[in-house]
Amino acid sequence: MDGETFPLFPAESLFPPEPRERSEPAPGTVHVPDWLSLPEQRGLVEACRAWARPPAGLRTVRMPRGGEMSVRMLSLGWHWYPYGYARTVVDGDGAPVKPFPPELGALAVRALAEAYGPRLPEIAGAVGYRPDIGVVNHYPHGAKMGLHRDREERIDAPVVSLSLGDSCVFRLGNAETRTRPWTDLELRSGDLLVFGGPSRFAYHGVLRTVPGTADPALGLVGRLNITVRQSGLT
Ligand SMILES: O=C(O)CCC(=O)C(=O)O
Ligand SMILES: [Fe+2]
Repeated sequence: MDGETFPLFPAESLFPPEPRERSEPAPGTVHVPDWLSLPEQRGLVEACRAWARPPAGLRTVRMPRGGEMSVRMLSLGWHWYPYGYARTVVDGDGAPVKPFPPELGALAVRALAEAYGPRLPEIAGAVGYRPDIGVVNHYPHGAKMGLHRDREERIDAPVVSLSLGDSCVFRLGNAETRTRPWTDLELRSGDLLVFGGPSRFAYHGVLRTVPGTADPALGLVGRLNITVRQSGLT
């Protein structure tokens, strides 16, 4: 061969995708790409499907000023509504919230160990983490979530976030202001994101999802996000 080229394949298809590295985009926030295996992701999607059924199933959330959120939501353990927690779906069908599944709690405890490793004792509320809330968001195509802080919980134990289905652009801001500095991260199906310690009350949101990026094997249209939290409520 004398330098002749045969453009049979676009160059990028000759190489496997770059492995994505774990990162700590802000102190206390850890992103672990591809943490969940495909079977684990499928199991969680199936669980979400069951939780989504009424009563106390997936609902459209109306904000106090009258607008509707574009994501659809369901809660486990404690019902989140704007802005508080209740034991019943006070802004929906009035049914008792579904129980918080112990398996989800065990998964979240594992997630903290994975994210923080030997530093875990330095993170507020990480030792003896006893999560009791699951919030599931479904993002149909075009849905997003504005910048906000998760602050209806009474304690500063970390939040564990699991992403399933379509990728999204997640904006992680800071705890002081709604403005910069922020970091935009791509969250893909199976990714783990933990925000605790100095990041626990950081502003964050979802700028957009990327339709069609989910593995068809998941059988999911759009994106699901599960956050696991500890309420500090009794
Ligand atoms: O969908 C996400 O990745 C974030 C969800 C979120 O911020 C929330 O449920 O409070
Ligand atoms: Fe949030």
